Amino acid sequence: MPKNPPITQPSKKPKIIEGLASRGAALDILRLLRSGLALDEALSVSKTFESLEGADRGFARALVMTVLRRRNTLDEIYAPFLDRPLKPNQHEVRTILRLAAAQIIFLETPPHAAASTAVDLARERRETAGFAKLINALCRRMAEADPERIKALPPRTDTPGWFWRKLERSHGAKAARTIAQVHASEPPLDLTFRTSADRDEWAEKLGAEPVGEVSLRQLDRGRTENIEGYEDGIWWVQDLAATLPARLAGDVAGKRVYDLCAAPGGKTMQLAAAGADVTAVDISPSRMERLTANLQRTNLKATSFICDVLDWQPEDLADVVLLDAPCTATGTVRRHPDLLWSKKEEDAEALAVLQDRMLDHVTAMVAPGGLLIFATCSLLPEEGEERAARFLKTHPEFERVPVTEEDVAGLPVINRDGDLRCTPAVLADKGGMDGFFAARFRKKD
Ligand SMILES: C[S@@+](CC[C@H](N)C(=O)[O-])C[C@H]1O[C@@H](n2cnc3c(N)ncnc32)[C@H](O)[C@@H]1O
Repeated sequence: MPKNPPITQPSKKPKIIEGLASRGAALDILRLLRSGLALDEALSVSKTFESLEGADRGFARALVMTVLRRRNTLDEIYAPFLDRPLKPNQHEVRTILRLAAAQIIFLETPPHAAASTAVDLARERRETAGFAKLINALCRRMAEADPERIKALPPRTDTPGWFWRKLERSHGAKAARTIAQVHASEPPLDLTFRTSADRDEWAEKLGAEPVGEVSLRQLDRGRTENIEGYEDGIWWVQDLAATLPARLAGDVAGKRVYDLCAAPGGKTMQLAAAGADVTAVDISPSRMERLTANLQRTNLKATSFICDVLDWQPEDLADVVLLDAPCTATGTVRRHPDLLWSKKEEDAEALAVLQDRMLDHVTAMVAPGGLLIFATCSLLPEEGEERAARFLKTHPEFERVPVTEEDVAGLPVINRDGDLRCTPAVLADKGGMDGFFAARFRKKD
């Protein structure tokens, strides 16, 4: 092997010291995820991440997201250069190598900066200090790796086997490949407006692209709070797919609507903006705080209860009950790539039991002739298609009301049964959309 000059830089320039803070924060967040926290929780409790500002903060976040989205690909980058595989418990060394590979291959960081900060991170920690030399050597090899070899890896590389098989079986091989490709990139930001007229007026102002009936798609994100119209509550952040279940309620002006599992309130705001008399129920006090803040900011009204849906017994019957049930959230992997590695196949089975119980419980709340909308942000049929089929079998007092093209602004998101089925493969060339399932049932008179 030809001798290469070392690519670490001996001098500690301020830029690299600053850079070390963002890499240290990324390492900290990835450790918190390993301890069982969800991504949003880890980002909010990490003190090292909190202490970062501006570009450093953005870089730390980009590092974490790249490691989560491209985990197996990153392992493929350095693993061939190891004499023997790392031991399963060598988590910190593995994470430092993944961070370095993410920078060298995907984030266009100069290899010497990726290598020197990886070595410094390793030296700072007792459990990794002895690996500093190895890390340095591997970074040098990675910088010389053939990018074509990485490009040739199949799209399913970064999808866990069980999830890949589910995607292929339920959405087809082509869609599964597209979903995996969409999961690998940063998604756009979607903003929801009260009406399509508002949306059209703001499209030009924000230089954003209209999608669906009332949404704008922003590619250049920055901080959400800095986007014009935020303070005035003109719009709220909501993925295009997440806007569709509430639209299945039709014209809700003056109608009584129960929004169950409502927090942080995306659908509550849509329903309230459409003139419904909304009652929002959710079990989580902290998420309900966010719902209240969202309603205040947008100057919209709803009655709210912090309560387990399974214990909630309202006196009045509703014209519409929307149940946005707890689920694996596998439809939101674009924004929460930690779910790829934290969710397990068996999680859906336990959640399906809860979804059935919730569906059974809320049937009593629907007025004769009223609608029940069941939704989950899942890509798994156990939490969608199969729940709808079971519901219709066990509740002959309800009938399916098929979703129409008009309900979904012409988007190709209606399945063979007439239910809503969104996947990230829809609008893939524009960043896709979240995975969502929704079925609409009417209680017979
Ligand atoms: C998919 S999220 C809801 C998103 C929300 N509908 C929106 O559009 O912003 C599911 C929600 O279910 C709530 N939840 C979970 N179990 C619950 C239960 N037993 N009773 C009430 N809410 C529950 C969670 O706190 C979470 O906020």
